[in-house]
Amino acid sequence: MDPRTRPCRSVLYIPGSKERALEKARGLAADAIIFDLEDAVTPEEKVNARATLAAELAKGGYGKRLRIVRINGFDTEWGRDDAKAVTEMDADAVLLPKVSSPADLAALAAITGDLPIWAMMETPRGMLNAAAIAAHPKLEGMVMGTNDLAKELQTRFRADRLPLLAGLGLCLLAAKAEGLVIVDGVYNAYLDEEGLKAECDQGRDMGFDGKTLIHPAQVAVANTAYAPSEAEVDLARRQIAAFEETRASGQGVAVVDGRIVENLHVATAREVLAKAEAIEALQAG
Ligand SMILES: CC(C)(COP(=O)(O)OP(=O)(O)OC[C@H]1O[C@@H](n2cnc3c(N)ncnc32)[C@H](O)[C@@H]1OP(=O)(O)O)[C@@H](O)C(=O)NCCC(=O)NCCSC(=O)C[C@H](O)C(=O)O
Ligand SMILES: [Mg+2]
Repeated sequence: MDPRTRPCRSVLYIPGSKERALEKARGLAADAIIFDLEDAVTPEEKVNARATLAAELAKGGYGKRLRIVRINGFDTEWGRDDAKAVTEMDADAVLLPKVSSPADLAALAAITGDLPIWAMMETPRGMLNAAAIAAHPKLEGMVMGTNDLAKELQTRFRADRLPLLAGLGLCLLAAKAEGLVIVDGVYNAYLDEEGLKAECDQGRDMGFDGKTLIHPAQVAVANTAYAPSEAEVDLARRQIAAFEETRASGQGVAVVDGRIVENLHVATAREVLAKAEAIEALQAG
């Protein structure tokens, strides 16, 4: 599916060790799931989590949602065995944490072969190497790790995320240049609906495809914020109709609601409609 219109509005992390959460996710309206073997799993549970997750994925029931497994880094004792284990799982992609250079992805691809790779972008070096990382041939998506990034940058929390904007922007540019999906970082205060909505709106305005989430209560907010609104769909339809009419009369520029509509605006309008249709198809199961 075209990464520019593929629904990735809500990407929910689920600890790979928690059977109850793994079961619950089958009934949640998240567009994609990150089955986590890294930060959400304690060292004591790491090895068993691999088997638990493999068994749950084998049972199926996750529908058309994208199933991504986040492994531990290769600087840990679990990373390589996780990568091998994922190749035997019923997963759509593998997610590598703390990617700092394309060499990290090459090391993973040497184990996972043709399995699509996603990269956690969460280190200062990763931000600086974002363009080279995005160009790796196996890479399909980027996930912002804003907690790790804030830790490494020694920033303080700000609702406007000013200290993180340079890194977010670099990764967005890199992902869009290579036609990748890119999803924003998590909002930690998982019961603060207003704060989450504000951060989703900011991410959507910047061009992110969706938001990573940590709790089921966050799914509906992200789904609404990252879906084309009724007004956007209506405007897109009117722009396309007006432009086609204008072209038929030999003109190159239409006007809708007092604003010009050229062929590039029509391309955006078509993406809006394609995304709305893709969301409908995903929801229909
Ligand atoms: C945050 C939580 C620890 C809260 O857990 P809990 O108190 O158990 O929540 P609730 O009682 O409100 O749960 C209600 C029901 O929902 C299920 N549940 C909870 N979380 C999830 C989930 N993520 N996916 C699916 N289902 C979930 C519970 O099982 C309850 O079900 P039921 O019993 O049937 O009613 C917890 O939500 C949690 O652990 N969340 C995930 C945390 C996580 O994944 N962290 C790692 C990813 S974030 C990250 O790594 C950041 C990144 O790398 C960076 O650097 O920024
Ligand atoms: Mg992280």
